[in-house]
Amino acid sequence: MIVYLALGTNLGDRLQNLRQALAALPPVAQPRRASAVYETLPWGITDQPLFLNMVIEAETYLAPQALLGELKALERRLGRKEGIRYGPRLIDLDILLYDEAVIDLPDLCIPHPRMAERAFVLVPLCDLYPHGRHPHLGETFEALRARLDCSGVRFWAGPEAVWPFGPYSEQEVT
Ligand SMILES: Nc1ncnc2c1ncn2[C@@H]1O[C@H](COP(=O)(O)OP(=O)(O)OP(=O)(O)O)[C@@H](O)[C@H]1O
Ligand SMILES: Nc1nc2c(c(=O)[nH]1)N=C(CO)CN2
Repeated sequence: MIVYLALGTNLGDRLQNLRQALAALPPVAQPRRASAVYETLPWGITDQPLFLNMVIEAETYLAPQALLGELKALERRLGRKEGIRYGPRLIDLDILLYDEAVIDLPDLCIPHPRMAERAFVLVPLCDLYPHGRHPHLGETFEALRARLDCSGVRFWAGPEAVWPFGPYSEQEVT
């Protein structure tokens, strides 16, 4: 299954956190392509450090709930501590899209419930999947992004800055 995952970090060495998360992902989901890395103004709780955000496309053989469990375990292994909602974090790994699935469970909603209102998600997602459609809203991600104020999202580095698998290529998965 093809999934889109959102990565976010605003504590410690942020680029290194992204790199380590990508490097640790393969047993859970094999990264295929990555967006650029963006520095973004904090959403929700605004009085916290700036985030780095990116989105990756990956292939997984895990079912959605198993994938969520593995991503949460990976966050803990990378050193994430329990914190407040929308607060600062070493690494956040969210499932945006899982193939064409629509899931509405107490602990797992796909598409991610807040993705359409978050420029820090839609800007990187549009690097990879601008013509994809939001399963509930039916609009393309490009159209949804065009409605948001994206002034708090700025390009920080290309995907090769955090890609731990050798030379980055859009087409070739190493
Ligand atoms: N699509 C999803 N991806 C990741 N977590 C999800 C998803 N849908 C529901 N959740 C639930 O959200 C819970 C809280 O996740 P997390 O700590 O990342 O929240 P948050 O980052 O503060 O807020 P947000 O989810 O709005 O980014 C997770 O434990 C998980 O059960
Ligand atoms: N810019 C930005 N803001 C956030 C982020 C994030 O990844 N980027 N994650 C949050 C956790 O829910 C809360 N706010």
